[in-house]
Amino acid sequence: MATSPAADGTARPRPADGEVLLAAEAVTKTYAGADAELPVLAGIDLEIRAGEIVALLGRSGSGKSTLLRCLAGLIPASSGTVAYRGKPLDGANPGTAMVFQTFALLPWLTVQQNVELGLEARGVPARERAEAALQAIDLIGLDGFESAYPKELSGGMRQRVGFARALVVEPDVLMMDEPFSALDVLTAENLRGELMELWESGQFPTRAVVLVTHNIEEAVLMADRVVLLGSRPGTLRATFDVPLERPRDRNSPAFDALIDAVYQVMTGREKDTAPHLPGRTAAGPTEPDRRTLANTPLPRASVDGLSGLAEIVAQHGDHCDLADLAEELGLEVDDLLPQVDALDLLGFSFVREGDLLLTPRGTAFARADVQESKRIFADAVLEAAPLVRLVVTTLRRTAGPVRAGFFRDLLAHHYTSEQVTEQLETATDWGRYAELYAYDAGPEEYALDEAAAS
Ligand SMILES: Nc1ncnc2c1ncn2[C@@H]1O[C@H](COP(=O)(O)OP(=O)(O)OP(=O)(O)O)[C@@H](O)[C@H]1O
Repeated sequence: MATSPAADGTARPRPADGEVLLAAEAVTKTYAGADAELPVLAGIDLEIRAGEIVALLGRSGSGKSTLLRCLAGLIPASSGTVAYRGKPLDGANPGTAMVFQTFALLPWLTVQQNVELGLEARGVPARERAEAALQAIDLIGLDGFESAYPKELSGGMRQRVGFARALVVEPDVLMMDEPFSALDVLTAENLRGELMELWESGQFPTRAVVLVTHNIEEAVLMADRVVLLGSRPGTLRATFDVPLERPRDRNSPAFDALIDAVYQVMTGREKDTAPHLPGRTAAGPTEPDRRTLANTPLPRASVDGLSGLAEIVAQHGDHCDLADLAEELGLEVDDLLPQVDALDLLGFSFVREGDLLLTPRGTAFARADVQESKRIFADAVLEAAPLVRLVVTTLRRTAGPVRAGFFRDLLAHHYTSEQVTEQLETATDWGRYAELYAYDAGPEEYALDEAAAS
């Protein structure tokens, strides 16, 4: 396997100077939803250049993996084109290799055989295959494990096999789909560090990397460019250049500022409310003002979760830095996103420069006794959560209970089956706490809460 540092032995070409390896133009992708074709990607224009690591960042379901698979030619775009070195793809992209979250190793093959697989598929003769695999195994720190089977390996070592298998074909662009998220924190950190050292040393046998992640810190730690996808459908929302020297210091003010800037846009609920922030170079479309069932999915946050966050922020004097708070709670910064989204949707808080600030209504909610907090919550969900409002209005117009299937069918026009279930679970939790309606899981029926009926 060739390990080719740049000509002067040190610097890689600056991203902006690099040759365009991959280009997506006006790419859209739709999938069959529960009851309709659902747009997952809309009008994506993206170039991947030699010398750069690009992170595709976005919430769960924003279409990151779908975009990666379109770029790799594993699935076709519904419209638009993906080109590799100027040539539109017609099937798998010959210039890419993929590392998967779940390692995707064949359990009956040894490490050596797993690594050789990609070369075998490309018709490389056995001797060359074996030599190249040994080099890749050595490069990625798997020396001595050649004859081990995947079940004998730890998660970190298995993922090293995943990397070796992708790198052995020396792809122009290495594609990584959440490669560290199945690993424990320390293993992930170690592997990230080693990969970045290899990349910096010029020994990495690829010219560019595309990394899918939902982890803001991971994106800022590794990438030269962070591309933020908005949801429903996935569009390019913002791009952040990361001009920080490597190895990057997570505790530096510049690193913090970038995390805050990304967090700010990511928590902006698809509307562009962010002021101009360092590193931010572009912003995408805005959200319509009117909230509907289709454009306002409920965040996956329980009342307990969002109330807990509001109370913690109230204890910090009604505002706190989200990255610091996540660290204090032993969480990744994006673990708090659903709760932050929920508080924002309900008008209880907003994000400014990485700080979560309670609104007067949010402060009142956090400090109220249970009955008062239920009243405040009920007013807020009726104003802001279209699905909860729909359940209440339907129940008010109907004499008796209403089957969950009725709402399920309505939601199926806009969401996948899995999302429909999640939406109803959140609406049930929120509406019950607000004492707007009751839900009987036996017959799967909603009924007006007596207080709401009067
Ligand atoms: N093969 C498929 N058929 C139908 N719907 C799909 C398919 N693959 C993905 N989806 C839907 O498309 C949307 C985007 O999925 P995708 O996996 O690309 O998002 P993501 O941003 O990578 O999410 P995550 O971080 O949760 O993996 C989701 O709503 C998902 O349910």
